[in-house]
Amino acid sequence: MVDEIQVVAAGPGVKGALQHLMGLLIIAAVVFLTNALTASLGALVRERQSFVISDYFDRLIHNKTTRIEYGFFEHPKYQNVFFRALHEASFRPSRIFYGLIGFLQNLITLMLMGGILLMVHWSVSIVLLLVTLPTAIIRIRYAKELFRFRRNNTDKERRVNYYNRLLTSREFAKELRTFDLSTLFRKRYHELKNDWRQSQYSMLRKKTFQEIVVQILSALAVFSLYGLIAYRAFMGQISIGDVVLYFMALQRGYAYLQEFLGRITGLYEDSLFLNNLFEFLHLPETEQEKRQGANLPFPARMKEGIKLENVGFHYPSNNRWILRNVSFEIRAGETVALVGVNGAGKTTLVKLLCGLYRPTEGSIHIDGIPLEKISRRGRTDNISVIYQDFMLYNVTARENIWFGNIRRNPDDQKIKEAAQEAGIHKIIEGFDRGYETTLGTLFEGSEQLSPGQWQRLALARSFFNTSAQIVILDEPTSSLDAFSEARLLQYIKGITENRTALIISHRLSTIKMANRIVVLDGQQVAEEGTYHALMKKQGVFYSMVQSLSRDDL
Ligand SMILES: Nc1ncnc2c1ncn2[C@@H]1O[C@H](COP(=O)(O)OP(=O)(O)OP(=O)(O)O)[C@@H](O)[C@H]1O
Repeated sequence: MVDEIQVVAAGPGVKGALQHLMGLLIIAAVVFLTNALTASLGALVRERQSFVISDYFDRLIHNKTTRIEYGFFEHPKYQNVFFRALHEASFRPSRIFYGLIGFLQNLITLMLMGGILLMVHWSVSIVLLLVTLPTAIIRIRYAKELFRFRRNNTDKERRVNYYNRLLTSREFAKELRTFDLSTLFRKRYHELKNDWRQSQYSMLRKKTFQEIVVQILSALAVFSLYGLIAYRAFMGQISIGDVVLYFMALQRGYAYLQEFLGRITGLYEDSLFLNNLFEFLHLPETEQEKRQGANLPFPARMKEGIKLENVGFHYPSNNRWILRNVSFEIRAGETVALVGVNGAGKTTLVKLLCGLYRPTEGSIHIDGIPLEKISRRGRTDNISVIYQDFMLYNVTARENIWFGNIRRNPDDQKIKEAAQEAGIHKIIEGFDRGYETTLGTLFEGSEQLSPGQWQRLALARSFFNTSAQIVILDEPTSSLDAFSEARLLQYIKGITENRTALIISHRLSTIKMANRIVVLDGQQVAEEGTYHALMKKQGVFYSMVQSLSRDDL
């Protein structure tokens, strides 16, 4: 173009040169304008789409987390899958979206630029490709290596995160101070992090070194070309305008091509890491049970009860049998107490009864129907459970109880009745905002309860689910004082009268309330019978009772 300007400036009437100059000016203006427009439009779309993308992936993840089998949450391998998926979902999808917009912008610019470069000389494009491709190859190899490394070291990465949580979360803050653990945890956090980082850093160092070598070679190639162009100009083979054109084409072309290949390698890396998200999204869902036949209704009025036959179970994370050949019945309308030493498998049995896990061998039937054939809705409506590690929801007191059966009205009078029966009504009424008080310590204006009060609230939640035919209470009175327990036992007796109940407890007063006691020992049912029969038998249960001077087994 410089040559054309020179010619035009040299005198009027040089019409051809002027036209050529105008043509070039128009091309330059189109390049400039296209670039500017795509950039601004891209930013606008980007902003709007970022909400859509994040909402979409939030929905996918929430759908999945609520549908996958419960066992995944207790298996380290799947926690790795979950961790990787959550990490990637937080930014990869939007980055791919933005990357694609950038890619299109670059592609348009590059096509126009390519046209100009070809007008200059085809060899320029070849040279540019030769000097930029090796860097792209190095980056792709690095992305693959990083992907493999992150996958193989997710457990380490989670451990680093775990120590970070120990140092920063409210739930650990009390013990951290009481046992003065902060220095130890900080040390472990830094050691683990440094170890993990070191490996990542050495990969990055290798990649950087390779890039430097390639960049030096590329610079040598580009500057040799500059030298050649300068030489040809010096020899008079090309004009000054050609020199400027070549220089500019090389310089701009190099920058654009590098950016373009950077986009491609970025997109490659993002799509590679997005596999982690898809791996999670492809985990089997509990809903699939439905298609496999888990669609029978729960018996409208249970007649026979629950029957366990030769139930054996080991957690999917290892092959250690927790239960083996466990057989017993809980007849309809009966209250059975399940007892056993710590680790005997009582809570595990509850998880099986709730359908959170399936027995590894043997079967559980309800009125002759295999438990796994009963629909999820049927199970949740008819089996009310208070787990040993029940949840403390940081929502209002009313909602905390209502969660026991959200198909009922949240303003139901039964909420207060359930609270009264569980002995928590007066405490709730004592708060300024009564049942509308948010509980816990997370949000402003909340009221915190004591562990025993939380337990009563959890019981109220279970009592609210009055339509449930089966009540399972895992250590329902463990945090209660003797006075509260005595009162509560009366009520539990009342609610279990017309229902089928399984109560797990280490407290003799609670156990005595049951019609029958089943003793778990050595993975099996060691004995079963009424309290008096078992005491008379002087077996395992008798020894457990005898070894105690207090109420607790
Ligand atoms: N998610 C899990 N993965 C692997 N093993 C587990 C898991 N949960 C429990 N266990 C193991 O199963 C065994 C039985 O545990 P469980 O919680 O059923 O005992 P428990 O009888 O309820 O004990 P406690 O009286 O202390 O409540 C224990 O040895 C425990 O280590």
